[in-house]
Amino acid sequence: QYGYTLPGWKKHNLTYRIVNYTPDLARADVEEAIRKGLDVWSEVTPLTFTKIPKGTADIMIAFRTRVHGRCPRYFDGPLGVLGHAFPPGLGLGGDTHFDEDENWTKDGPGFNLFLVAAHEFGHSLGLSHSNDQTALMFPNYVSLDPSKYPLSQDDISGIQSIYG
Ligand SMILES: O=C1CC=C(NS(=O)(=O)c2ccc(-c3ccccc3)cc2)CC1=O
Ligand SMILES: [Ca+2]
Ligand SMILES: [Zn+2]
Repeated sequence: QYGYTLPGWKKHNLTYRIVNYTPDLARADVEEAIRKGLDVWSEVTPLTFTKIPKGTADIMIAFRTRVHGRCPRYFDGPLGVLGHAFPPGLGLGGDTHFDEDENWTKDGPGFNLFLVAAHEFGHSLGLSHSNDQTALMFPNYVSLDPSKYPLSQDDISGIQSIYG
C-alpha cells in the first residue's frame, strides 16, 4: 500500500560510509547494526552495499543533533524524530542521519539502531511510508523483535516495485 514510489538508484552497486559514531554503542555494534540494516534490503533486491572508509559514498551515514551542517532538516532533541534519510540522488541523496540525542541500543531500552537504520535505508532506496502497521516502513517506531525478520510483504513488494 504505497501512496507513491520515488525513483530508485540507477546503479545497483552502492557505497556507504559511516562518517561518525554514537558514543552509546561500541563501534563494532554500530557497524553491525548498519550492515544488517542494509542487508535487509540487499537480500530482496539486486542492490549491493560496499563500505568505504573515507571520501564521498552514495549513502553517507552520520549521527547529528539539532541543526547540522548544510542539512535542510534538523533534529529535535531526545525522542520525537529519531532519524531522517534522503531519497536516491546525488549529493544529500541517500544520506542518512541519526539523532544523537537518542539513546541508541543494540538490545534493551532506548531505540534499536538496527531497526531505525533499516527503516531509514528504506527511504534512502526510494521507499515512502507504508500504512501497513506490520511494515518496516510504517511511520511509527514499533520495537519489533530485532532477531525477527523485520520486512513485511508490503516492504518487499514496495522495494521490488522499484528494483524488480
Ligand atoms: O522520514 C521520516 C520522518 C520521521 C520519522 N520519524 S522517526 O524518526 O521517529 C521514526 C519512526 C519510525 C521508525 C521505524 C518504523 C518501523 C520500524 C522501525 C523503525 C523509525 C524512525 C522517520 C522518517 O524516516
Ligand atoms: Ca529526536
Ligand atoms: Zn540530517
